[in-house]
Amino acid sequence: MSELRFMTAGESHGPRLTAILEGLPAGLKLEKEDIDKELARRQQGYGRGGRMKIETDKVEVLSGMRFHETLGGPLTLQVINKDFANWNGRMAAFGEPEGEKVTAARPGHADLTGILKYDRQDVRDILERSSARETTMRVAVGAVCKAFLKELGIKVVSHVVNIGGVAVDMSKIDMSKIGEDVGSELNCYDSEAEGKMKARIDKAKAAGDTLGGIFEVIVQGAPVGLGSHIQWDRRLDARLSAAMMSIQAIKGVEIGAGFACAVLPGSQIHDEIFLADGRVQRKTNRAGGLEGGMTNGENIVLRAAMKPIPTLMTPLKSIDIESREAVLACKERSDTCAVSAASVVGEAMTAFVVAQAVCEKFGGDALKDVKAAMAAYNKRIGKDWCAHA
Ligand SMILES: Cc1cc2nc3c(=O)[nH]c(=O)nc-3n(C[C@H](O)[C@H](O)[C@H](O)COP(=O)(O)O)c2cc1C
Ligand SMILES: C=C(O[C@@H]1CC(C(=O)O)=C[C@@H](OP(=O)(O)O)[C@H]1O)C(=O)O
Repeated sequence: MSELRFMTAGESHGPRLTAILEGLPAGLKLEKEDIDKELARRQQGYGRGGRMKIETDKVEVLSGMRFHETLGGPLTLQVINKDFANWNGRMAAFGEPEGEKVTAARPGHADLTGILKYDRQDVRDILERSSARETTMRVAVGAVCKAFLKELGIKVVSHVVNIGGVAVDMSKIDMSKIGEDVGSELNCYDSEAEGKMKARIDKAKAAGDTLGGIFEVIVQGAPVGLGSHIQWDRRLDARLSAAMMSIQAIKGVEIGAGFACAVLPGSQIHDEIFLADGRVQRKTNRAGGLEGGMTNGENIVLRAAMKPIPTLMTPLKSIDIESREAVLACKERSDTCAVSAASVVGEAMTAFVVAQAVCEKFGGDALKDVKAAMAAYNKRIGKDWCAHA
């Protein structure tokens, strides 16, 4: 089995967060900065709460590497939760019960269903693991996958396209700049829209309310034929959607034209195929780079919709799980809007799924072998027929 896989562990206010990534080829050069840079990107974003001022996420690599290179064994990645120190033992594995329990379940969070399912009496026992603090480790894993993909000429980038109904003007965006640091606080490449987004976030915050939005992830340079039409669970569109949907608060995923496909006729949706300069060309990419569950050589384009943050400072009506009385939901310190952070997580999850598909197709033991297998495959399909050969 050469499957690339990962798991994460850790509570939001526990001592550390951990990820184990297994199945990565040996011989991949990695620098700590490659990972820390991505962790820092996930922490920023206009509208984030006080927690991001406490944490400065930095990775520690505990296994799977020597002398800046992967060895082929499981990579163990860790990040310290600085906030753990502020919890005075209340999050310690062998501590004693202390302090108030959280009993007012928040609509939209995992609180109520979690305590019922796991037989807990304190919502904290659920929210600690359901918290999107966990996405720190997904981004660490994604950074490693991005470094691997970069070796193969594949790049994963993202940008925010809507916050709380304020949409970017796609005709104004220089798509070649996406992924470059343009100093945006919202990972947005339309500065006029960004100004309006910030104002909307300020307004929501002042009202004790929260906002969601939409981000887009783009994969450039993926070879033709990752994923497969052969079986449902090998379709790359399905796997990318599931990965995106697994991110906390993501409620919708589109590939290419997505939901617009349902209303437009085929003549306005399918991307016509041309031969120009001896290569396959498409003038449009409404398929979002995926046909029949396989990459077709065009950019992969995914969009994800994030719901508004469930913790409201002007709380919604709920019930107390102990007294079973009507109460207002609990108010934990919280983000007002975290769409830009989610976009970085979306990049990471996409990078992981694409890296997994690459290892399936080209092997996963040694980076040299992966490169050789990919080059041989690109030669076989012939550059006339391959947009990225
Ligand atoms: C980057 C990021 C930050 C988040 N920050 C918060 C937050 O501060 N407060 C909160 O209540 N939910 C936050 N969420 C959303 C919750 O984690 C999420 O809604 C919850 O786990 C329930 O899962 P579901 O929305 O997928 O059903 C955040 C999500 C992401 C991706
Ligand atoms: C900690 C992070 O996000 C957290 C996600 C989150 C939630 O409920 O999902 C709740 C908040 O946690 P806290 O109560 O500690 O402020 C966010 O800050 C992070 O992104 O690193």
